[in-house]
Amino acid sequence: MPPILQHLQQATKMMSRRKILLLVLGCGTLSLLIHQGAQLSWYPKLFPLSCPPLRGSPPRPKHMTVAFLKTHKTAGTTVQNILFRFAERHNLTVALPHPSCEHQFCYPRNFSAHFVHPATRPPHVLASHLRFDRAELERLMPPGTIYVTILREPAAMFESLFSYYNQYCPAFRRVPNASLEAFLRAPEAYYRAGEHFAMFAHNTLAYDLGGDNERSPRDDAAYLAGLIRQVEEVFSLVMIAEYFDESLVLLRRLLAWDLDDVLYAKLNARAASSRLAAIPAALARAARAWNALDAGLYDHFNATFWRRVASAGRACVEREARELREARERLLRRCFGDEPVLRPAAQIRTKQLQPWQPSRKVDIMGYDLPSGGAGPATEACLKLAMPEVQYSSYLLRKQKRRGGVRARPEPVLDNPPPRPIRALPRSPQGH
Ligand SMILES: Nc1ncnc2c1ncn2[C@@H]1O[C@H](COP(=O)(O)OS(=O)(=O)O)[C@@H](OP(=O)(O)O)[C@H]1O
Repeated sequence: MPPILQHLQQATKMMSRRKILLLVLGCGTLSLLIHQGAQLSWYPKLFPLSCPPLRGSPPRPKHMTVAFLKTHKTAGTTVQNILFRFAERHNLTVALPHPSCEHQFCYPRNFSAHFVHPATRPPHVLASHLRFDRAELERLMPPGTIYVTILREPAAMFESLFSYYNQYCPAFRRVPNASLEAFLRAPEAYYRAGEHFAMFAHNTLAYDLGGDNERSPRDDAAYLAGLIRQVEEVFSLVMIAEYFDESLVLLRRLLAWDLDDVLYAKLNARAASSRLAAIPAALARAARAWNALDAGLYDHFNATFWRRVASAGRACVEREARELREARERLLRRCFGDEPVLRPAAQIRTKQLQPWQPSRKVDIMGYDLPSGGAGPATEACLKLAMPEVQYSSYLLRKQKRRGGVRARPEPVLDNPPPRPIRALPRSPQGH
């Protein structure tokens, strides 16, 4: 064959190899786009291809068994509401407290599977306040359950605890003029270890996680390291309240849920008039020093959190968090009108949406529905903003009906727990 023809034949072969290669690449790209599009059905934009796919591709089914340790004053009610709504949409059973425990699993006692209402067993989801006890939770939850929790920066968390539990926690009640500054200047003057609700005044995170809140990492660094190890052994994700949206992105990736599954309304927020606008640096240092165990936990898990974000691809997590915020704003506008303002309970007409008020001095905000709405969309909006007390009671009634449990007096637990600090929601008139 003349050299010119040989050249031509080689060139044609090269062309077809390139075409085949391009075709293969094109098909791969298209299937990736279709796959991602299917995962995020409402998504206006697709992730750039540099974003790592959800762990464990090909796509996993949504994970249905989750235990969320609801720590105190850490945005836990908002996470709980996400989980309650997911459970309802997927017809899952939510573990709920026995009525003698009210809306918490007999906190501050160590969790026991006996605290769970029989009509809510065996559960898929658990998300109410409890003091962590690994063996008892493993006795209750099915194998394969994913454990998650959330932490908040300890100074901000302590300021919230001090305000919210001011009337309930004797250590706080003793402080003149309910002054956080006075308490933190000399906490030992007011605090008595072991008294009722003392755990709200000292290392509450450590206590909720099942640890000994009286230990000081200054005297015993090994104790903090051991507690961190125990938490890491059990919890697949420790979310961080300050980075709530990024936390939800990691959560939905861990559980293979859609981004729609983690849309939320911010619940249980204090009014601006009930909290410090900013915590002065000296006060924040004092709060961290007094709650040194919590500060150690937070610093460790905050660092771990950002390593998780980096390994998921920081740009992708930020992009997804932005999309979540935008979708959330659209949803809130659709549900609560053009200006979805958080309102004080006195301005909320829908009884099911009035948040519980801890005292006359603290306003907890909520949402209200525009009047005249009805139907499934309104129902979904109602659930989105439903406070913990009402949602827990509603779910218990619903699950009892589903299990065929008739309304009859509840059996009384032997050795009933101390009364949890829940009261009736303050009525708008009494406000
Ligand atoms: N999405 C989101 N992001 C950041 N922060 C949030 C969010 N949702 C709730 N919050 C704040 O969390 C505080 C309430 O926490 P909890 O719901 O865990 O409280 S409780 O223990 O169940 O009473 C409460 O904090 P304070 O307002 O400082 O008291 C809420 O404002």
